[in-house]
Amino acid sequence: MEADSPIITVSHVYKSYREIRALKNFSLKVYPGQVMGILGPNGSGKTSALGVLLGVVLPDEGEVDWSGGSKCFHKSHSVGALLSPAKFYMNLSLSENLAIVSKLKNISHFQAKDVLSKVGLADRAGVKFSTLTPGLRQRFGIASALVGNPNVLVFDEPTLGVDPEGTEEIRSLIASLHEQGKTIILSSNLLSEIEQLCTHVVVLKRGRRLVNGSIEDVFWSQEKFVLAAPEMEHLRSIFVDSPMVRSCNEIEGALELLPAEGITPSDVNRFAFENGIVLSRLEQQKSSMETRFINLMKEEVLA
Ligand SMILES: Nc1ncnc2c1ncn2[C@@H]1O[C@H](COP(=O)(O)OP(=O)(O)OP(=O)(O)O)[C@@H](O)[C@H]1O
Repeated sequence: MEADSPIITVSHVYKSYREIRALKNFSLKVYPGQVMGILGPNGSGKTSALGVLLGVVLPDEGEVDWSGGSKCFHKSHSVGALLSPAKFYMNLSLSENLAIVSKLKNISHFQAKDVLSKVGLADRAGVKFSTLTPGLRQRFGIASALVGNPNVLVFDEPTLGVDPEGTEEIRSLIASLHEQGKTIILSSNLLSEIEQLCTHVVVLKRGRRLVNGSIEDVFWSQEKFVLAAPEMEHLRSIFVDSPMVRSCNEIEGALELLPAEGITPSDVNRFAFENGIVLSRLEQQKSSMETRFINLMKEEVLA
Protein backbone atom coordinates (compact mmCIF):
# COMPACT_ATOMS: atom_id res chain seq x y z
CA MET A 1 0.00 0.00 0.00
CA GLU A 2 2.83 2.39 0.83
CA ALA A 3 4.18 2.02 -2.70
CA ASP A 4 1.55 4.68 -3.58
CA SER A 5 2.19 8.33 -2.92
CA PRO A 6 0.69 9.66 0.28
CA ILE A 7 -2.69 11.37 0.00
CA ILE A 8 -1.74 13.71 2.82
CA THR A 9 1.68 14.74 4.10
CA VAL A 10 1.89 16.80 7.27
CA SER A 11 5.39 18.12 7.96
CA HIS A 12 6.68 19.59 11.21
CA VAL A 13 3.50 21.38 12.24
CA TYR A 14 3.42 23.57 15.35
CA LYS A 15 0.18 25.08 16.66
CA SER A 16 -0.38 27.18 19.79
CA TYR A 17 -3.47 28.85 21.20
CA ARG A 18 -1.83 31.74 23.07
CA GLU A 19 0.44 30.05 25.62
CA ILE A 20 -1.05 26.54 25.09
CA ARG A 21 0.99 24.43 22.70
CA ALA A 22 -1.49 22.07 21.04
CA LEU A 23 0.86 20.55 18.42
CA LYS A 24 4.61 20.34 18.57
CA ASN A 25 6.55 19.21 15.53
CA PHE A 26 3.68 17.01 14.32
CA SER A 27 4.33 15.05 11.12
CA LEU A 28 2.22 12.37 9.45
CA LYS A 29 1.72 10.65 6.11
CA VAL A 30 -1.55 8.99 5.14
CA TYR A 31 -1.68 6.60 2.18
CA PRO A 32 -4.68 5.62 0.03
CA GLY A 33 -6.94 3.01 1.61
CA GLN A 34 -5.55 3.41 5.13
CA VAL A 35 -7.68 3.96 8.19
CA MET A 36 -5.42 6.22 10.23
CA GLY A 37 -6.33 6.55 13.90
CA ILE A 38 -5.18 9.56 15.90
CA LEU A 39 -5.08 8.23 19.45
CA GLY A 40 -4.40 10.17 22.62
CA PRO A 41 -5.89 11.30 25.92
CA ASN A 42 -8.07 14.43 26.23
CA GLY A 43 -6.16 17.57 25.31
CA SER A 44 -3.38 15.70 23.49
CA GLY A 45 -4.00 17.63 20.24
CA LYS A 46 -6.16 15.24 18.20
CA THR A 47 -8.78 17.82 17.16
CA SER A 48 -6.08 20.37 16.40
CA ALA A 49 -4.31 17.80 14.19
CA LEU A 50 -7.54 17.10 12.27
CA GLY A 51 -8.24 20.84 12.01
CA VAL A 52 -4.80 21.41 10.52
CA LEU A 53 -5.34 18.54 8.05
CA LEU A 54 -8.67 20.02 7.01
CA GLY A 55 -7.32 23.52 6.66
CA VAL A 56 -9.71 24.95 9.27
CA VAL A 57 -6.89 25.45 11.80
CA LEU A 58 -3.89 27.36 10.49
CA PRO A 59 -0.55 26.05 11.71
CA ASP A 60 1.98 28.52 13.16
CA GLU A 61 4.75 26.59 11.41
CA GLY A 62 4.93 23.56 9.14
CA GLU A 63 3.14 22.38 6.04
CA VAL A 64 0.20 20.25 4.99
CA ASP A 65 0.21 18.89 1.45
CA TRP A 66 -2.57 16.94 -0.17
CA SER A 67 -1.74 14.78 -3.17
CA GLY A 68 -1.88 16.90 -6.28
CA GLY A 69 -0.12 19.73 -4.45
CA SER A 70 -3.30 21.25 -3.00
CA LYS A 71 -2.83 23.16 0.23
CA CYS A 72 -6.40 24.39 0.36
CA PHE A 73 -8.65 21.41 -0.13
CA HIS A 74 -11.44 21.85 2.41
CA LYS A 75 -13.89 23.16 -0.19
CA SER A 76 -13.12 20.21 -2.42
CA HIS A 77 -15.59 17.34 -2.76
CA SER A 78 -12.87 14.77 -2.41
CA VAL A 79 -12.79 15.18 1.38
CA GLY A 80 -15.75 14.75 3.74
CA ALA A 81 -15.52 15.56 7.42
CA LEU A 82 -17.47 15.12 10.61
CA LEU A 83 -16.27 17.22 13.52
CA SER A 84 -17.97 16.12 16.75
CA PRO A 85 -20.54 16.65 17.95
CA ALA A 86 -22.48 16.77 14.67
CA LYS A 87 -24.05 20.25 14.39
CA PHE A 88 -26.90 20.95 11.96
CA TYR A 89 -30.02 23.11 11.78
CA MET A 90 -32.28 21.71 14.49
CA ASN A 91 -35.58 22.72 12.90
CA LEU A 92 -34.78 21.61 9.38
CA SER A 93 -35.34 18.09 8.10
CA LEU A 94 -32.47 15.76 7.26
CA SER A 95 -32.94 16.28 3.52
CA GLU A 96 -33.08 20.09 3.99
CA ASN A 97 -29.86 19.99 6.02
CA LEU A 98 -28.20 17.86 3.33
CA ALA A 99 -29.34 20.30 0.65
CA ILE A 100 -27.45 23.05 2.52
CA VAL A 101 -24.35 20.84 2.79
CA SER A 102 -24.46 20.06 -0.95
CA LYS A 103 -24.79 23.78 -1.72
CA LEU A 104 -21.76 24.56 0.47
CA LYS A 105 -19.83 21.83 -1.31
CA ASN A 106 -21.04 23.17 -4.66
CA ILE A 107 -22.55 19.88 -5.73
CA SER A 108 -25.48 20.23 -8.11
CA HIS A 109 -26.72 16.71 -8.91
CA PHE A 110 -27.37 15.31 -5.53
CA GLN A 111 -30.03 13.00 -4.06
CA ALA A 112 -30.46 13.19 -0.27
CA LYS A 113 -32.04 9.71 -0.24
CA ASP A 114 -28.95 8.12 -1.81
CA VAL A 115 -26.70 9.46 0.92
CA LEU A 116 -29.18 8.74 3.72
CA SER A 117 -29.62 5.14 2.57
CA LYS A 118 -25.85 4.60 2.95
CA VAL A 119 -26.19 5.27 6.68
CA GLY A 120 -29.57 3.57 7.16
CA LEU A 121 -31.56 6.81 7.52
CA ALA A 122 -33.45 6.80 4.20
CA ASP A 123 -36.82 6.49 5.94
CA ARG A 124 -36.13 9.62 8.04
CA ALA A 125 -35.41 12.09 5.24
CA GLY A 126 -38.35 14.27 6.30
CA VAL A 127 -37.80 14.30 10.09
CA LYS A 128 -36.25 17.25 11.90
CA PHE A 129 -32.62 16.94 12.99
CA SER A 130 -33.69 17.88 16.56
CA THR A 131 -35.65 14.62 16.90
CA LEU A 132 -32.59 12.36 16.39
CA THR A 133 -30.81 10.57 19.26
CA PRO A 134 -27.06 11.30 19.73
CA GLY A 135 -26.18 8.09 17.86
CA LEU A 136 -28.44 8.96 14.91
CA ARG A 137 -27.06 12.52 14.85
CA GLN A 138 -23.55 11.13 14.45
CA ARG A 139 -24.78 8.77 11.71
CA PHE A 140 -26.38 11.72 9.99
CA GLY A 141 -23.07 13.60 10.39
CA ILE A 142 -21.38 10.74 8.52
CA ALA A 143 -24.08 11.01 5.83
CA SER A 144 -23.27 14.71 5.42
CA ALA A 145 -19.57 13.84 5.09
CA LEU A 146 -20.51 11.43 2.27
CA VAL A 147 -22.16 14.16 0.16
CA GLY A 148 -20.24 14.29 -3.13
CA ASN A 149 -18.89 10.75 -2.62
CA PRO A 150 -15.45 11.87 -1.34
CA ASN A 151 -12.45 9.53 -1.34
CA VAL A 152 -11.12 10.78 1.99
CA LEU A 153 -13.18 10.95 5.18
CA VAL A 154 -12.16 12.67 8.41
CA PHE A 155 -14.05 11.86 11.62
CA ASP A 156 -13.31 13.54 14.96
CA GLU A 157 -14.27 11.19 17.82
CA PRO A 158 -17.17 9.74 15.82
CA THR A 159 -18.67 7.75 18.72
CA LEU A 160 -18.33 10.39 21.43
CA GLY A 161 -21.47 10.55 23.60
CA VAL A 162 -23.15 7.69 21.74
CA ASP A 163 -24.66 4.69 23.60
CA PRO A 164 -23.12 1.20 23.10
CA GLU A 165 -25.65 0.12 20.46
CA GLY A 166 -25.22 3.35 18.47
CA THR A 167 -21.45 3.06 18.86
CA GLU A 168 -21.44 -0.41 17.28
CA GLU A 169 -23.61 0.84 14.39
CA ILE A 170 -21.26 3.76 13.72
CA ARG A 171 -18.21 1.49 13.90
CA SER A 172 -19.66 -0.98 11.40
CA LEU A 173 -20.57 1.91 9.12
CA ILE A 174 -16.96 3.15 9.24
CA ALA A 175 -15.68 -0.41 8.63
CA SER A 176 -17.91 -0.72 5.56
CA LEU A 177 -16.65 2.64 4.21
CA HIS A 178 -13.11 1.26 4.55
CA GLU A 179 -14.15 -1.89 2.66
CA GLN A 180 -15.43 0.37 -0.12
CA GLY A 181 -11.89 1.73 -0.46
CA LYS A 182 -12.24 5.07 1.30
CA THR A 183 -9.24 6.56 3.05
CA ILE A 184 -10.30 7.42 6.59
CA ILE A 185 -8.66 9.50 9.31
CA LEU A 186 -10.36 9.38 12.69
CA SER A 187 -9.53 10.46 16.20
CA SER A 188 -10.38 8.66 19.40
CA ASN A 189 -9.22 8.36 22.98
CA LEU A 190 -10.32 4.72 23.04
CA LEU A 191 -7.64 2.16 22.32
CA SER A 192 -10.29 -0.50 21.65
CA GLU A 193 -11.93 1.68 18.98
CA ILE A 194 -8.61 2.31 17.24
CA GLU A 195 -7.77 -1.41 17.40
CA GLN A 196 -11.16 -2.36 15.95
CA LEU A 197 -11.29 0.17 13.12
CA CYS A 198 -7.83 1.29 12.10
CA THR A 199 -5.06 -0.13 9.96
CA HIS A 200 -2.58 2.48 11.21
CA VAL A 201 -2.22 4.73 14.23
CA VAL A 202 -0.42 7.82 15.41
CA VAL A 203 -0.25 8.22 19.18
CA LEU A 204 -0.22 11.77 20.56
CA LYS A 205 0.73 12.98 24.00
CA ARG A 206 0.73 16.67 24.89
CA GLY A 207 0.81 17.63 21.22
CA ARG A 208 3.75 15.43 20.29
CA ARG A 209 3.77 12.30 18.21
CA LEU A 210 4.97 9.40 20.34
CA VAL A 211 4.78 6.69 17.68
CA ASN A 212 3.29 6.12 14.26
CA GLY A 213 2.92 2.97 12.19
CA SER A 214 0.68 0.02 11.51
CA ILE A 215 -1.41 -1.18 14.45
CA GLU A 216 0.61 -4.37 14.44
CA ASP A 217 3.99 -2.60 14.56
CA VAL A 218 3.01 -0.01 17.14
CA PHE A 219 1.15 -2.21 19.57
CA TRP A 220 2.49 -5.70 19.07
CA SER A 221 6.18 -5.22 18.41
CA GLN A 222 7.27 -5.03 22.02
CA GLU A 223 8.55 -8.39 23.12
CA LYS A 224 9.18 -9.69 26.57
CA PHE A 225 10.96 -12.80 27.84
CA VAL A 226 9.51 -14.80 30.72
CA LEU A 227 12.09 -16.80 32.71
CA ALA A 228 12.14 -19.10 35.70
CA ALA A 229 14.81 -21.10 37.53
CA PRO A 230 15.05 -23.01 40.83
CA GLU A 231 16.98 -20.09 42.41
CA MET A 232 14.77 -17.12 41.49
CA GLU A 233 16.62 -14.64 43.70
CA HIS A 234 19.94 -15.49 42.03
CA LEU A 235 18.28 -15.25 38.60
CA ARG A 236 16.89 -11.80 39.41
CA SER A 237 20.23 -10.59 40.75
CA ILE A 238 22.11 -11.34 37.51
CA PHE A 239 19.56 -9.58 35.27
CA VAL A 240 18.53 -6.62 37.40
CA ASP A 241 21.44 -4.38 36.36
CA SER A 242 22.38 -6.15 33.15
CA PRO A 243 22.66 -4.01 29.99
CA MET A 244 20.87 -6.89 28.22
CA VAL A 245 17.54 -5.77 29.64
CA ARG A 246 15.55 -2.55 29.78
CA SER A 247 13.43 -3.68 32.70
CA CYS A 248 13.15 -6.70 34.95
CA ASN A 249 10.11 -7.56 37.10
CA GLU A 250 9.23 -10.61 39.13
CA ILE A 251 5.59 -11.52 38.41
CA GLU A 252 3.79 -14.63 39.70
CA GLY A 253 6.92 -16.67 40.30
CA ALA A 254 8.56 -15.77 36.98
CA LEU A 255 10.92 -13.04 35.84
CA GLU A 256 9.67 -10.79 33.04
CA LEU A 257 12.40 -9.08 31.04
CA LEU A 258 12.03 -6.38 28.42
CA PRO A 259 15.14 -7.10 26.33
CA ALA A 260 17.50 -4.41 25.04
CA GLU A 261 17.62 -3.99 21.27
CA GLY A 262 18.96 -7.09 19.44
CA ILE A 263 18.97 -9.39 22.48
CA THR A 264 17.58 -12.85 21.68
CA PRO A 265 16.30 -15.66 23.95
CA SER A 266 19.53 -17.61 23.30
CA ASP A 267 21.60 -14.64 24.55
CA VAL A 268 19.54 -14.69 27.74
CA ASN A 269 19.87 -18.47 28.10
CA ARG A 270 23.65 -18.34 27.57
CA PHE A 271 24.08 -15.49 30.07
CA ALA A 272 22.12 -17.41 32.73
CA PHE A 273 24.15 -20.58 32.08
CA GLU A 274 27.46 -18.66 32.31
CA ASN A 275 26.29 -17.48 35.73
CA GLY A 276 25.60 -21.03 36.90
CA ILE A 277 21.83 -21.03 36.35
CA VAL A 278 19.93 -23.62 34.33
CA LEU A 279 16.60 -22.09 33.29
CA SER A 280 13.46 -24.15 33.90
CA ARG A 281 11.38 -21.79 31.72
CA LEU A 282 12.17 -19.39 28.86
CA GLU A 283 9.34 -17.98 26.75
CA GLN A 284 9.18 -15.15 24.27
CA GLN A 285 5.87 -13.22 24.51
CA LYS A 286 4.39 -10.12 22.94
CA SER A 287 3.04 -7.37 25.16
CA SER A 288 -0.69 -6.76 24.98
CA MET A 289 -2.05 -3.66 23.23
CA GLU A 290 -3.09 -2.25 26.60
CA THR A 291 0.35 -2.77 28.14
CA ARG A 292 2.04 -1.11 25.20
CA PHE A 293 -0.39 1.84 25.27
CA ILE A 294 -0.01 2.30 29.03
CA ASN A 295 3.78 2.18 28.65
CA LEU A 296 3.63 4.71 25.83
CA MET A 297 1.55 7.07 27.94
CA LYS A 298 4.09 6.74 30.76
CA GLU A 299 7.00 7.57 28.46
CA GLU A 300 8.40 11.04 28.85
CA VAL A 301 7.73 13.29 25.89
CA LEU A 302 11.07 14.47 24.60
CA ALA A 303 11.39 18.22 24.19
N1 LIG B 1 -9.59 27.25 20.30
C1 LIG B 1 -8.80 26.99 21.34
N2 LIG B 1 -8.40 27.98 22.18
C2 LIG B 1 -7.57 27.72 23.22
N3 LIG B 1 -7.07 26.52 23.51
C3 LIG B 1 -7.44 25.48 22.73
C4 LIG B 1 -8.32 25.67 21.59
N4 LIG B 1 -8.48 24.46 20.98
C5 LIG B 1 -7.75 23.57 21.70
N5 LIG B 1 -7.13 24.19 22.74
C6 LIG B 1 -6.20 23.55 23.72
O1 LIG B 1 -5.22 22.87 22.97
C7 LIG B 1 -4.90 21.59 23.57
C8 LIG B 1 -5.18 20.49 22.56
O2 LIG B 1 -6.59 20.46 22.33
P1 LIG B 1 -7.29 19.50 21.26
O3 LIG B 1 -8.75 19.78 21.31
O4 LIG B 1 -6.60 19.63 19.98
O5 LIG B 1 -6.98 18.08 21.90
P2 LIG B 1 -7.86 16.74 21.85
O6 LIG B 1 -6.87 15.62 22.00
O7 LIG B 1 -8.74 16.73 20.66
O8 LIG B 1 -8.72 16.86 23.16
P3 LIG B 1 -10.20 16.27 23.46
O9 LIG B 1 -10.09 14.78 23.37
O10 LIG B 1 -10.46 16.75 24.86
O11 LIG B 1 -11.11 16.87 22.43
C9 LIG B 1 -5.76 21.50 24.81
O12 LIG B 1 -4.96 21.93 25.91
C10 LIG B 1 -6.89 22.47 24.55
O13 LIG B 1 -7.40 23.00 25.76
